[in-house]
Amino acid sequence: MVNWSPNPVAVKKRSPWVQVVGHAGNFQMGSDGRLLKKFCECEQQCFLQLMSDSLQPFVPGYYGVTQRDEQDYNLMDDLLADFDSPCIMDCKMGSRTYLEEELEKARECPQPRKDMYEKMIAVDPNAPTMDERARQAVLKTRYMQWRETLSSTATLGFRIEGIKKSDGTCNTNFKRTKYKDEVIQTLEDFVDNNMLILRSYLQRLKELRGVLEKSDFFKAHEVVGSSLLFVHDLTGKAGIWMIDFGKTVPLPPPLTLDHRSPWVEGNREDGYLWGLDNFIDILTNILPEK
Ligand SMILES: Nc1ncnc2c1ncn2[C@@H]1O[C@H](COP(=O)(O)OP(=O)(O)OP(=O)(O)O)[C@@H](O)[C@H]1O
Ligand SMILES: O=P(O)(O)O[C@@H]1[C@H](O)[C@H](O)[C@@H](OP(=O)(O)O)[C@H](OP(=O)(O)O)[C@H]1O
Repeated sequence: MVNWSPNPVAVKKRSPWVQVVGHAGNFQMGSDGRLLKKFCECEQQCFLQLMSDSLQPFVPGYYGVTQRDEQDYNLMDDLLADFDSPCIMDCKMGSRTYLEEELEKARECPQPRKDMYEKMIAVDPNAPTMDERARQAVLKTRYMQWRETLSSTATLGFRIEGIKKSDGTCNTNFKRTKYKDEVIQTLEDFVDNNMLILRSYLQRLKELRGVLEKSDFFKAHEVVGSSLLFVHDLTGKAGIWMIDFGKTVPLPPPLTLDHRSPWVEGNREDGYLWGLDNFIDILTNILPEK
């Protein structure tokens, strides 16, 4: 006997998860629209607190720790799961991309890195100092600071890390995307000049800013190296979520941050909201008034 339905429900084909930037091998696809990210205790602690913070709608749902092939993973929502052939952009937020504790460690026990020297000269052979050239190595904090000033991190408080379009093209070559007009051009290309999508993103960023300004979690954490993941598809659906809490650390009470004041070593300020303000201003200026 053949069963048929007069109103067949279209089975939605889920697009496979894709990683835009970040450490290779950190993720595994889970089932039911979930994602496994290699366990990091710092990130686990953040997720646990975020699930009962006002920021919860702006982060992937978190489902605890799971094991696969003897490796522990944090289990979270795949933010792409409800999109159809999504376009994805990863923007690293904040004016500083290394923790104050990394700076202290580098001073106490300097460990120059050859891999970072190689990455540096691949972008600019003239960037290393004489000393770095002699060692063929650079300190991680020095590399990170160099990346900050080369890109828009130091001047705008955020930088574009990578973009994957729905046609499958992926671009992670934004190390030198520094000036406002370069950022604008990249954003317009990301949305294929669709101003309705940009307007949705602007609305979501404003909502996020409002929630961040009130969040207990945000006040009490130094948020470094965290990204905003922008996702939209051809249906016009668009969303933005905070991801990557591997370097989001609690502050010693009663210290809190306003996330806008300039960083001076010791004050732990990360420039997150300063960057978000700049992002919102940029979008506001390119969108025609309604
Ligand atoms: N919850 C999620 N849903 C969908 N995609 C995600 C999610 N989390 C991360 N990704 C994808 O993986 C990429 C890397 O994520 P993330 O920054 O968390 O990894 P990482 O290895 O910690 O990165 P980093 O090298 O900056 O430390 C993102 O750019 C995004 O493409
Ligand atoms: O983007 P690039 O130029 O490749 O540089 C990497 C990037 O800054 C990552 O955020 C950082 O990881 P963390 O944020 O986790 O520190 C990584 O450090 P690592 O090599 O020590 O992992 C850098 O190599």
